[in-house]
Amino acid sequence: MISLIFRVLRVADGYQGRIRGAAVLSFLKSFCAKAPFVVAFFMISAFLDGTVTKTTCVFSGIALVACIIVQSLLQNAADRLQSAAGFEIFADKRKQLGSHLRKLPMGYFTEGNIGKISSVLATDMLFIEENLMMVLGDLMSYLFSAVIFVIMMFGFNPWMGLLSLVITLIMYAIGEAMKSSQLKYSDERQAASQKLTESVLDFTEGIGIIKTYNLLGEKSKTLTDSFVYSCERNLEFEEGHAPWARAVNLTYGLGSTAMLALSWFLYQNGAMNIATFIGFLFFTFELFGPLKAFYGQITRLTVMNACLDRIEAVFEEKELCDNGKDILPDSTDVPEIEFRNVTFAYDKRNVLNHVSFTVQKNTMTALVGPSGGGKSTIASLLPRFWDVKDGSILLRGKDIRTVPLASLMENISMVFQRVYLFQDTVYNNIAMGRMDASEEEVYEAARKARCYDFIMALPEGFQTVIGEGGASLSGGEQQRISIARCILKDAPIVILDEATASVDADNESQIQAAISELVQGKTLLVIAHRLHTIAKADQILVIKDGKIAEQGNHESLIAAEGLYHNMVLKKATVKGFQNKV
Ligand SMILES: Nc1ncnc2c1ncn2[C@@H]1O[C@H](COP(=O)(O)OP(=O)(O)OP(=O)(O)O)[C@@H](O)[C@H]1O
Repeated sequence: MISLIFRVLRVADGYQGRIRGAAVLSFLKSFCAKAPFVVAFFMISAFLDGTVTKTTCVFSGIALVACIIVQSLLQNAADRLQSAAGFEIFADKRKQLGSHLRKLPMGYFTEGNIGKISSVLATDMLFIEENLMMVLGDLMSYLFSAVIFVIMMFGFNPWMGLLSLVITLIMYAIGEAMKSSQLKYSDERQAASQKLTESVLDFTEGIGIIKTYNLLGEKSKTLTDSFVYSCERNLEFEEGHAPWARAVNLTYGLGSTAMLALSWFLYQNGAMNIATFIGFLFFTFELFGPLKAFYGQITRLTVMNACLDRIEAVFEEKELCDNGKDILPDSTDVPEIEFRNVTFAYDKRNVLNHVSFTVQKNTMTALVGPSGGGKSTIASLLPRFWDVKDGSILLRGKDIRTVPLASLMENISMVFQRVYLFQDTVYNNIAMGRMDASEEEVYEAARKARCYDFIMALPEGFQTVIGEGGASLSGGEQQRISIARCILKDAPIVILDEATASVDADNESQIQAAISELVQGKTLLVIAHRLHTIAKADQILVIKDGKIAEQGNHESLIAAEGLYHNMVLKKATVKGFQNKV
């Protein structure tokens, strides 16, 4: 239990001073909160001894009022120290997480981790943020109160002190058992919450496909199952807590009774005077109250612990090393891009094996081959979505791991089949290609990408705010805006994943025209599906089973009558060939 408190305390690393200050104030406040009992005890003693005077009463009254005032001042000061600290701590944590996420390999975000990240940001962090300071403040106050009471009991009578210590230790043991059981349930509860977030994201993002394929019933069931699962874990969590809470309550009740019985016994045997006995009656039911309340907080503390596990798991994800200092030369005699004996695995299974090839500046290299061969993987290694397992990738003679990531990304533009536009104006969606671009440059990029006319036809032209993910535009329009962004960026290397989905003829020719503008004078690496793109490539790499099966230009590969020749002739293996050949 104490270790959990320390773990939660460590979260507040930069705010330790405040927390310590709040702890000291909580201690003093707890002390003041108990002071009226002591005053009452002395008053009763004086009354029974017949030594009560007017002065005693006045001083006792003043002492009581002073205790209440000081207690409320201390409470106020502690609250001021604590309040907002939870929010400030988590504002910092969110910033740290944001900066950490930025440094993770891009590939991390394609592995179904989006649900995990959303759940950590929206559920786990929020829970700790809202509970951290309150729970810590309460726990410290309860703990101090319990310690003060036990010490007071020793002050009354050693036997009373001993019994209160034994009961406190019994409650501590039950609390520890409760903690272990709750930890298990809280892990499952938070995992269920993550699963629920993933299901909701999956459902909302895929709603178009779900409706198209009439999967509403099936997917709704998956979603409902996640709700039910989460609800069951929550109930299990609450039910798991109940027996232990009853055990704490029982110990509290029996312990108080035992203390009462002992004090009566001591009084009867003359080991305790009447004043102490009556004074003690004031304490009896307050004695273990703070401990009971302390263990009442275990539920929240264990959930916080599970939340911390999950937050830390994201923080532990290995960042992409970005300490390279090499400066990329503008031009060299060496090839623009070189894959040198590259081996890569997503997990254990190698997806690329000893792949070597070079790409000359301002040429087009087409990656073709059967599905799952490794084309996209090759393309994603160049912008360091992942790092190679073995071998190296060179850009103008420099290993890309030795070049600052920002400078690498300045050199590469990517056009994917799946486009993402931000919920922002059309203008800003294009301008983010190069933030210092002038208005005219943004318009020019839009013209080149064949989107100027349709943008001007929008209700507010370039200032029209488009829906999340570009929802209010057609697929072809979204694609062209993303190409305009790349044209504005004007990076010397373009990675293009050629569309396989069929768009209408007009859109297709517009996209092709936009791409032709984009790739002019660029080094182009294209995952190609169209024969006319492939045929005009300077170099074709046929990728199969993670290796380069064939390499050459269209004519030489056709003449070789190998895999490429068969692919073209049989029109079967490369996606989209059927329609194009
Ligand atoms: N993020 C990932 N995690 C694990 N395995 C992956 C991941 N992405 C791809 N793979 C696996 O790596 C292999 C190569 O995939 P890749 O997408 O590079 O092939 P491809 O030739 O581009 O296929 P396609 O033409 O169908 O897009 C496949 O076996 C695929 O299942």
